[in-house]
Amino acid sequence: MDIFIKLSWFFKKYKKRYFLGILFLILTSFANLIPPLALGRMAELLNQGKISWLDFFINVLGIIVAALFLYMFRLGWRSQLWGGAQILARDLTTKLYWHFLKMDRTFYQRHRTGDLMAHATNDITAIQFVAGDGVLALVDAVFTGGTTLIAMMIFVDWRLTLIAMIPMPLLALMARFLGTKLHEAYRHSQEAFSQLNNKTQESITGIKVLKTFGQAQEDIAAFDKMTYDTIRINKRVFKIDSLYDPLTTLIIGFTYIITIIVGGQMVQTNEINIGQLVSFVAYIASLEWPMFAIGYLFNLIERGSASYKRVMSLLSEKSLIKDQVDHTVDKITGNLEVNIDKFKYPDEKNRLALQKINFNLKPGQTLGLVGKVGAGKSTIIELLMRDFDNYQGQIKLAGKNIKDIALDSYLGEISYVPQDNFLFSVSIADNIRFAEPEASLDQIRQAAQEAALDTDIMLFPNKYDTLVGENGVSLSGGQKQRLAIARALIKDSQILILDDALSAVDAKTEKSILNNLQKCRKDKTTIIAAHRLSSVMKADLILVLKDGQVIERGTHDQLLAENGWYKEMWDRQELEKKVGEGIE
Ligand SMILES: Nc1ncnc2c1ncn2[C@@H]1O[C@H](COP(=O)(O)OP(=O)(O)OP(=O)(O)O)[C@@H](O)[C@H]1O
Repeated sequence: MDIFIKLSWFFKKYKKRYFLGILFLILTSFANLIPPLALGRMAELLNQGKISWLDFFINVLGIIVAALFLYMFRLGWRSQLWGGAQILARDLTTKLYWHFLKMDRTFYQRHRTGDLMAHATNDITAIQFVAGDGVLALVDAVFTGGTTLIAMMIFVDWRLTLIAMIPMPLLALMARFLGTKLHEAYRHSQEAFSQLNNKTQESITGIKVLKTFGQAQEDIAAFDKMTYDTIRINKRVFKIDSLYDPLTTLIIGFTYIITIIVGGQMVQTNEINIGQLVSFVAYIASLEWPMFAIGYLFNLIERGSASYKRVMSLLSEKSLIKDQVDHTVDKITGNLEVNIDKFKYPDEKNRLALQKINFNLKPGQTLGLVGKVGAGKSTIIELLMRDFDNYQGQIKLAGKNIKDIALDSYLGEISYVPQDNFLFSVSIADNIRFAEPEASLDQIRQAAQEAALDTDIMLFPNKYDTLVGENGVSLSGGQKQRLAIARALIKDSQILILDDALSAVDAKTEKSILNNLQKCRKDKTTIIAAHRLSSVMKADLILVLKDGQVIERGTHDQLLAENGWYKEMWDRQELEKKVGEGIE
């Protein structure tokens, strides 16, 4: 029951809504007492042969008025309680979403995306149920159950009530037992279904690979097995579900049998009249749900508590990145000074990912980061993006330690094009204007021209309105990269970071993009991490990295003169280019 206490902050916040909801539920319980009473009265009058038209109308009117009130009260509690539950789900989902946005990279290494999605959906649904059906079941079990029992004792007979009620707790036990089993089975069925979905998606996406590797038959067999398993698991859901109705009928049936035997005898001995027996039978039907609600309530509480614990434990995780929200600034322009003495990834014990990385970039300057795979290029970018704060040293923008600037203000100064760019399933124009929703088509086109993509887009059937992704065109790797660059350029930030973002474009296009960058980012800072040295040859400073350390530094000409790794790599890449051109 302590889940209700844990949720008390919410019930207090929406106390008017919950007060009205519970009031409507209580009124529903009272209104529910009227029809059986009226029925009993009529039956008794009929039995005595004394019924008049007036009696008839009064009782029928009573039933109709009760039905009208029941209609209003039920509408009332449903909209108040279920509406409240929806608000709770919305509040918790929003909280979780903002929390996810604030969390650092290690959080996403600790939790798998699928699990986080499950917390944001299944767990929140379970908590939502407590705030809706849970309150309903609690009030109905206690209040409706209580008033009906009291009415049976007062209007009929307390001894008959006690005896007839003997099988009723079985309803609560059944609801509890089958509810748990059904929930388990349903969870398995959901898992099986999502696995089947994943498998279908994987097979369709990888159909060419499957066929070329001659794995089509094996895949069909695996798919068949998965479908069979899903059906088997679903059958279990239906089996458990189909036990509910027969068992309820059986338990209620016992109650009726006891009522007929004991109640019938009481009628014969004139302890109660026939009308009271009719009312009693009608009240038994009204008790079915409150008894059931007791078991249902325990299941809701159990699931809700576990889910609440999981969601709260996620929400209580603190980001390693301390956000100085009160230090927001509008524009930050100035030098980017990086002095990283040491950095190791939080889950690494000894291995240093970076050591002694120092550089100073004035607005308008470009930095090139090169080096073998795993040399540390992306790691420097991660620190610049404040993915991690646990390094020794300082990174300053315009003389201010970036840890002392509000994260939103700081990241607002950066445009970032990652290695594996992400495109949304919307039009090309909307993908480009992502960071600047108000951007005009002219601005969008200009950004696309700077990214050397405009000519490609104008060849698409719907030009800038062409949809990207599953429902639209499939862009080539190079087009995707250029689209991501255009999206970054439209933001015109103080710092532009390209992390191996030119790898899929040809040499000619790369040259044209770099020339455009030089023009459009005259007074801004640009950082380019790349494997192809031609991407950084015009940079004001190039750092050659190896095992997280700078092994060579300087301009393109200085590095060529140094005759080290850079020169060796440059010669090799130039040779490859010439061979490539020769083949073409
Ligand atoms: N989250 C992480 N946790 C632990 N180690 C990591 C993490 N990310 C990267 N590393 C390690 O840090 C080192 C530097 O990786 P980084 O991604 O910076 O290299 P890179 O120069 O960008 O390589 P590439 O050219 O392949 O992108 C690698 O040894 C890598 O395995």
